[in-house]
Amino acid sequence: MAVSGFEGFEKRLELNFSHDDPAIGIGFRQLDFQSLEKVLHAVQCTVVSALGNQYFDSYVLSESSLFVYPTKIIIKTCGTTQLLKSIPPLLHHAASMDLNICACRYTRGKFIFPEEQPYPHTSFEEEIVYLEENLPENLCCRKASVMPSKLSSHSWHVFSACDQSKMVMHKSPYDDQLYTLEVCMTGLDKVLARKFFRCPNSGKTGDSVGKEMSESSRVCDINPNALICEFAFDTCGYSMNGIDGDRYSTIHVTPEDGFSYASFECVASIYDDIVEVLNKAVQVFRPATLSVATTCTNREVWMLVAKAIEPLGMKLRSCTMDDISDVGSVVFQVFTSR
Ligand SMILES: C[S@+](CC[C@H](N)C(=O)[O-])C[C@H]1O[C@@H](n2cnc3c(N)ncnc32)[C@H](O)[C@@H]1O
Repeated sequence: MAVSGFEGFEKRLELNFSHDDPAIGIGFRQLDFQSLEKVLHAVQCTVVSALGNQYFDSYVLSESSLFVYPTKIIIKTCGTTQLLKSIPPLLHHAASMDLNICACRYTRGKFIFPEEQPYPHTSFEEEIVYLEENLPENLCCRKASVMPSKLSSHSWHVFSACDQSKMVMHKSPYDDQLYTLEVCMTGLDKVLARKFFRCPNSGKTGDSVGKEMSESSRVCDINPNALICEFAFDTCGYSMNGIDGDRYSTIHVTPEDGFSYASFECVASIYDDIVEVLNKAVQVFRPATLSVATTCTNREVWMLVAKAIEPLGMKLRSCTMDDISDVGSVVFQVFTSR
C-alpha cells in the first residue's frame, strides 16, 4: 500500500479485437493461464479467484478485475498498479491468435493520491503519451479528454482510439442496446463500511469470508440472477465479479476510514431496470459523494441515473457529456448527499 493510503480509484482498459473469420470460436479465451499471469505480473497484480461461463471468463485480482471475452479484454486495476503496461503483452498475444485490435478505451477517475502513482500513471499526459506510443497506427481515430465536475475531487479521464473501418464492420445492433455504468463512491457510510472488515484470526479463507460479506452487505441482492465470485482481503477490503449470461458486473471496496472508496460497474441493456439495480448498489454503501460515467450510444439512458440516485437523498451537482469515436457518448454525473 502507498504511504498515504490505498488508492481505490481504478484505471480501466478495454481492448476490442476483430478476426478475419467470423466463426472465431473462443478467441482470446484460448490464452493459457500462465500467459495471463505474466500479463498481470507486468501490471503488478495477481489472480485471487476466477469464474467463467459459455460467454466469457472473469478473474478477481489482488487489485480489481479482469474479463476475457473471445474478442474483448476488460482489465480494471486500482492501487499503484501499472495497468497500461498490459498493452504490449496483450497485443503480442492477440497477434499470435490472428486477432487485430480495432478499439481501445482507457478511463479513470481522479486519483486520491496522485503523487503515489508510478510510471506511466504519473499524470494523464504521461498516460496518453504511453498509449500513443504503444497502440498500432491503424487505431488512427484518437481522442483524449478530461471531463470536469463542480467538485475539484472528481473528474473523468477518457482516452479512446479506434480503427473506424473495422468498428463499423464488427458492430451489431445488439451492441447498440448495451451501455456501461462506472460508479465511483467516496465517503462510505461508516457502519456499512465495517461490513467489509474481517474478524481477526477466524481461520477462514478469503473466498468464504467474501461470500459472508456478499450476503451481510446485500451485494448478492443487487442482481439475484448473477453468479458471484468474491474475495475478502486481510484485514479489510472486498472484491466481487458477477456474471449473468454475456454480461458482467463488478464491485470493489476499500473500507478504511479517511480514504474509503467503493466502485460498482455493470453492463446493462436498454431493456433492463437499471434504476432498481443502481439504487440497490448505492444503498450498500450510502456514500457522501458518487460519480457515474455512462458510456452509451443511446443518450437517454443517462437520465435514469438520477432517477435511481436522487431518492437516496443525493443531489445531482454536475453533468458533463462528451462524444467518443467507437461507442458514442460518455455522460459523467456527480452527486453528493444533500
Ligand atoms: C483490492 S481491494 C478493492 C479495490 C478497489 N479498487 C477499491 O479500492 O475499492 C482494496 C482493499 O483491499 C485491501 N487490501 C488488503 N490486502 C490487500 C492486497 N494484498 N492487495 C490489495 N488490496 C488489499 C486494501 O487496503 C483496500 O481496502
